[in-house]
Amino acid sequence: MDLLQQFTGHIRMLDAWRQNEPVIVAVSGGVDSVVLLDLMHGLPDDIKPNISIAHVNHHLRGISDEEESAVRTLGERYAVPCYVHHWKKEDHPDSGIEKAARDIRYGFFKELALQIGSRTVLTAHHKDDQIETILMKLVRGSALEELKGMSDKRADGAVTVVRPLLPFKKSDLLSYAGYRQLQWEEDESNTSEKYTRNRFRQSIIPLLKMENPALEDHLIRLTEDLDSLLRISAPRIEEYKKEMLSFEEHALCISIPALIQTDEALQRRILSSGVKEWSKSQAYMLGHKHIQIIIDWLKSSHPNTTLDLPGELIAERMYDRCMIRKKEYDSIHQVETEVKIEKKLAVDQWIELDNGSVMGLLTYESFKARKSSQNERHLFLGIPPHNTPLTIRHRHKGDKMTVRGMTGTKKVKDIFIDQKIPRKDREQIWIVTDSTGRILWVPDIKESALSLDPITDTISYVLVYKTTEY
Ligand SMILES: Nc1ncnc2c1ncn2[C@@H]1O[C@H](COP(=O)(O)OP(=O)(O)OP(=O)(O)O)[C@@H](O)[C@H]1O
Repeated sequence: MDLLQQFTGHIRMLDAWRQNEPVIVAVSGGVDSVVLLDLMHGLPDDIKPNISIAHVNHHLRGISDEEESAVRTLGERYAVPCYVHHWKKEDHPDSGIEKAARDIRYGFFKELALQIGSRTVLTAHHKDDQIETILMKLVRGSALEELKGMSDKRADGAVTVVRPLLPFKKSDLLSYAGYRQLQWEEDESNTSEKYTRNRFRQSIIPLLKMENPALEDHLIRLTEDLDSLLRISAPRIEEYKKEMLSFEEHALCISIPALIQTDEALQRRILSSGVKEWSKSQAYMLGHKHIQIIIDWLKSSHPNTTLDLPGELIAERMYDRCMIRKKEYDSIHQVETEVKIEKKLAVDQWIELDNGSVMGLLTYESFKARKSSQNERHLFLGIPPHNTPLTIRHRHKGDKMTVRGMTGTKKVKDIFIDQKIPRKDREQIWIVTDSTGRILWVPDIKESALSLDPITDTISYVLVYKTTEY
């Protein structure tokens, strides 16, 4: 089967545009994009879009102008509009030129797409690019989630970048170009061993392929399998994250007992996914090595210690919680944090809190049938069962409660202030609410007006808070 036929089949499968829809082909002037343009031109009418060429003259190499005029000639040959953007020399940065050039390219493609009413930009990345990308990431030590190749489609706002040549090898593109007698510009930087990608392309991959010519398919399958596994585990990791982590503007809070009770492998996945989510917009990323260092530290260190991390980050341990934050934000002491660790408590259930303390919700009958110990506190309730499960959590901003013996509501924060509870300890205090969110109890501090008196009232349930500290 010839390349055009295979390409046509692949385009039908991709289903990325409709007949005559405006589509942009990014043409650098090199063989890959010249072949892509020719294949697009050769598509059967029913799936042929309305093609426009986009080219960026980077003014980076001696032949930049020749490339531009070759691309313009292609526009004339295929009778399609050709849009060229000039990235003037004076706008080039002193360093990071490759990334800057890429940003300029994709910025222009997007702008042009919006201007001509297109939602699709095609680039000529192919199978060899894919293999190089995967191997380079593997060698560089990328995170698991990044250890995948490029996808066929990548949405970027209203525009989607489509890579229709990904299933095809460079050697097939070259044969096609020869057979079709296409003209292209040779980029001399493609052969320089100065660039990592070129070293992989010219030396490393050919050596690996001598060991096993099926290297490419194996690598692609490996990343596909990895991607499937990650997708399967993602919902479970999200559940754990909700239970163990909370995201603040300036800090990531970790519930230590909950985290270190899980399997080691899970701890790493939960924490690295949490760090990634938290630092999304702030580039606070921590690599595999530091995730492991944090976990080891959480398991072994004393309750109130800190750990310096790269990127001006610090991990601060406060009893059963840890905060990872920028050093400049002394969040535990100065910023109002909202730790959203929540535990649910149903009737006849006991749950562990922190530092060996537990809480249980018992029916009055089973409460009376057991022997209470000295280190317990009790709250007597008449709550109907539909107000359970109860929630046990730390303070949220704006929490208010109706305090027993008082009229109206009072802010929990003010209660803490009245009781002279140090700010750093306030976030450790447990609060119990019913299922409608009404605060029933702040053990050792305040009982709500919803609690009852066992001497005068009819009791249905008893909350028991048991701690080693009494
Ligand atoms: N100067 C250019 N003008 C228009 N399109 C270009 C230009 N340079 C690259 N492209 C498009 O991008 C594709 C990939 O090019 P290349 O491999 O040089 O870029 P890369 O930097 O490795 O990849 P990426 O752009 O995805 O980061 C080309 O096949 C072509 O479709």
